[in-house]
Amino acid sequence: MDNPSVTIRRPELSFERPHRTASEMAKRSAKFETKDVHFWYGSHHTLHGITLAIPENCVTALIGPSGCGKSTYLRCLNRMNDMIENTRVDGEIILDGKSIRGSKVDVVELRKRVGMVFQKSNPFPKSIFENVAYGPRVAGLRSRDRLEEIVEKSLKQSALWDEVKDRLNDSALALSGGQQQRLCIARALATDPDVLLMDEPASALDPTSTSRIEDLIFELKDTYTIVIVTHNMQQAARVSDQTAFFYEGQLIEAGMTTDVFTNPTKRETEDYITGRFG
Ligand SMILES: Nc1ncnc2c1ncn2[C@@H]1O[C@H](COP(=O)(O)OP(=O)(O)OP(=O)(O)O)[C@@H](O)[C@H]1O
Repeated sequence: MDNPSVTIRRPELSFERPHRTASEMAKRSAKFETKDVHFWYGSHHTLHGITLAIPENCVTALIGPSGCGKSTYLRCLNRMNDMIENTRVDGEIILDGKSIRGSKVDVVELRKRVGMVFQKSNPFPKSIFENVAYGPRVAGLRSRDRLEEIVEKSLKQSALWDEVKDRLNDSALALSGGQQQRLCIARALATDPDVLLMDEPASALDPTSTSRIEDLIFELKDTYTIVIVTHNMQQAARVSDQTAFFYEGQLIEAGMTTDVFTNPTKRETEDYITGRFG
């Protein structure tokens, strides 16, 4: 990994949006705990014993080179990998003290509690209103008044309300890329989750839209526990309180973002965050 010709530059921690302090972090209980989690796609052993606690009302960033298993791990947290054939998971995945594995767990309910936002915004070809109302409707909510309340609240939480309040019946597909991504966040919030999983939510967006998403993440963490996969080291340093560095399916190091970026304990982490590889 040593390559003297590479410029070594450590991402600067930005305190524009303050990180949680060590004592604040210590007070938070673990929303998720994974213990010795392994994952296989067919015979491909992709995750090798991931043990990690994800503190409540904090942002945890998963970083690491392409293919190291970040998205696979993220999808373990709401069992989205169940939808992929010929896969197997082993180990403990605990949400609020209870295992989410096992055939008795209601996976639909789990995914309501643990919402997900993807890299590419994926609004339905429906109106803005119907996109946000979709989850509560599927869950059986019929009251128009209640649906309107939920749509307004979710769009306000995702900082989109002011831009769309006069055109809720317009197609969601007419929104800009950044607006579509905030709409997808509103859609995830409409089912009243506890946790928001975000898989590279800003990687397809321009810098202004990215900054809005980062502001939003900062605001939402007081209400939700957020886990974000990002390739962007600066973004991880800016938005997260805890950082977990994955490499070749292993969790190399996890800790407070301020520590991981300024004083990593493992050589691989130091090499990755300073751009020596990845
Ligand atoms: N549906 C799938 N079927 C088979 N193998 C898969 C599948 N999804 C991912 N993999 C493999 O699992 C490994 C981990 O992939 P994963 O997407 O979790 O990594 P990642 O760190 O999120 O990568 P990236 O940053 O490029 O998105 C890779 O080798 C990948 O090719």
